Amino acid sequence: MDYVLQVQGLTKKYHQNTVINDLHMSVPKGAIYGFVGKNGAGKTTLIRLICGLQEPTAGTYTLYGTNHHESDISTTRRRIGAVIEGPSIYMNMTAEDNLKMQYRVLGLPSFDGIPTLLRLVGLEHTGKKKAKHFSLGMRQRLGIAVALCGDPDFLVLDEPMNGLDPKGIIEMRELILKLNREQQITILISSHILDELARVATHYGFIDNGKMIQEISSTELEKVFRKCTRIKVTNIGVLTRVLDSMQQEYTVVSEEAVNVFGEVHITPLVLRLANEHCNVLSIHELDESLEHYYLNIVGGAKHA
Ligand SMILES: Nc1ncnc2c1ncn2[C@@H]1O[C@H](COP(=O)(O)OP(=O)(O)OP(=O)(O)O)[C@@H](O)[C@H]1O
Repeated sequence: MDYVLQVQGLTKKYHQNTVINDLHMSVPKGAIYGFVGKNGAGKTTLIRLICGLQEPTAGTYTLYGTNHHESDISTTRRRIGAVIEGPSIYMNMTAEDNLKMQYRVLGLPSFDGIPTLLRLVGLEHTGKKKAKHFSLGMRQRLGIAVALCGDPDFLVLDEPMNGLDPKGIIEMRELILKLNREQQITILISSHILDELARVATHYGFIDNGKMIQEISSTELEKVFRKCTRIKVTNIGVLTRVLDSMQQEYTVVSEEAVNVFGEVHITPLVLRLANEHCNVLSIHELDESLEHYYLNIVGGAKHA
């Protein structure tokens, strides 16, 4: 698999405070990577590190195969567009003038690309309206347009849904999907609005206390989210043998419990277990959501 970003053992300390702690992370090319963590987990700090706004204390990362210690990392970084801690826009300017300003900053030879960019983010009809009169969603989308001026193929968005109303969230979601699917832009989104992230992400990285707790693709996650029944028994050996013979898919989760996937025919299962002197202690359906999943693994990490 090709990776846009690979982070190896990255650490960032502020004095004695370790904010990013030996973090590993891989963002596949073409992904919409949901970077999930609660407030203060270290998401923004990691984003600032990979965008070159801060230097790591230890560890490395590579962008498109270029290690951050190599001299041409700044050239490679031009392939990143980022919106960090709010959009970088001038409130007293129109959308078009904001983009012209960014074109000048980047030293681009002509403004020809601007109408296409405005259309892409749905701001083509804003005319002489200044950004200060835009809705928050429009400002966020203008911020993304500014980040897209250099034609990046990796877009980093720090909490892009924050504060948006439902309409703004839908427009942002559609824009993210469009950029990924139509423009082939790999996107890293940090967020704690998990049900919204679940609608777009193809991969997830769950971070807590500066550590990567787990990376998982949405396909793998869907398997976990499938209808799942937790069965607790007195003899796990008997249970797994019976489940095997019933061709039921399962994973063993402890010395006395398994998660069984798909439809479970409870009566024949319990009868067969009883025949082999295995008592059922409990049976319940697991109701998984991205939020539950995150809280579970974060809780698990704390107790590790
Ligand atoms: N320049 C700094 N100096 C000292 N501590 C900092 C600095 N920047 C961030 N921190 C601390 O690092 C920790 C992680 O902050 P960070 O902003 O990366 O978290 P986050 O996951 O993005 O959270 P949020 O969603 O609240 O922005 C916090 O405890 C924060 O106080």
